[in-house]
Amino acid sequence: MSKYVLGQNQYGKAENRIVKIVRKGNEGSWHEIRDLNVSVALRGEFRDVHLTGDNGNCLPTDTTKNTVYAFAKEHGVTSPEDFGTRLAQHFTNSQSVIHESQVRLEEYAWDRIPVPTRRDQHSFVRSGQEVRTSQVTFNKHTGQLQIVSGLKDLTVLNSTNAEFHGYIKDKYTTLQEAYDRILATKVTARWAYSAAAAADPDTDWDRLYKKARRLMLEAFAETYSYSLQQTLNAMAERIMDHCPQINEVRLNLPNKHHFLVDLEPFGLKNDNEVYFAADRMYGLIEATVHRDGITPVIATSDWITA
Ligand SMILES: O=c1[nH]c(=O)c2[nH]c(=O)[nH]c2[nH]1
Repeated sequence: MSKYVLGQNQYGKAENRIVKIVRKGNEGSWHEIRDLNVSVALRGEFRDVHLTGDNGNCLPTDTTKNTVYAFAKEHGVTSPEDFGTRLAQHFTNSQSVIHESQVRLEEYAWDRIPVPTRRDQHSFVRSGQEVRTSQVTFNKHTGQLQIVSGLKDLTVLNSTNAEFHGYIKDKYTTLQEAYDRILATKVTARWAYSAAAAADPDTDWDRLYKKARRLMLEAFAETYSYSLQQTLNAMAERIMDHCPQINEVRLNLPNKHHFLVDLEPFGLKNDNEVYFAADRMYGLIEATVHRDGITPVIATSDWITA
């Protein structure tokens, strides 16, 4: 008897970078591009692999990597959610010892470079700063397919319509109350889809991604803010108000502080015009907002930094 117990374990190939080109149109001269970073984690009967050196139950991580690339050719990449679902179901359904698979995907977006001198389109410029994310988990015993999608690294700023005052003041409080401040943050957002949406082959993942992103940005812009906490709640609620497929939203919002610069030494009045943008330290505001009656599934322990 060992003194120790093997606890939660999973393995797979992480960060498989894959670029899929689809050729369409006149002799395939119109190209479409999907640029992904795909990580696979397998869960199941891997006790002996860890404890005895018997690899009989071990599907090599190299194979999981090959599967990702082969599936891109065989099945195409229509969306991170569809691609992740296909992979997660393949690993669990094809090997008896694999009970659950999790596929994490990041997608990097590309815009077309408009080229006036030719009609074909195969030139792109990396667009936006944000990364689209998705995590697909499939368990063959429960039949549960869980899809949590979102984005990270989306930096936004309101140059007014933000205040912060009325907070607790103790002997260590030096913060001045603000009645007109810059509110800026770099959004990490995750939203969990309902089981019905995840199971529906007609769910349009690209459309839902664009919609949730737009709703979140509109709520950020339209909310007169008395705290980043209040803005966070408004952003999450806005998504669920308009997306019945989404049951839960978790936001991690670093408060990217902008401090008014003291221009008095130069005989100048700073009328909320000149700020110092601090990159560290930062307030970190994090919350899950979910529909009443559902059990939240998005991990709260992930340490997400600015
Ligand atoms: O929106 C804010 N929330 C806080 O909790 C906080 N704390 C702080 O110092 N500044 C801010 N701003």
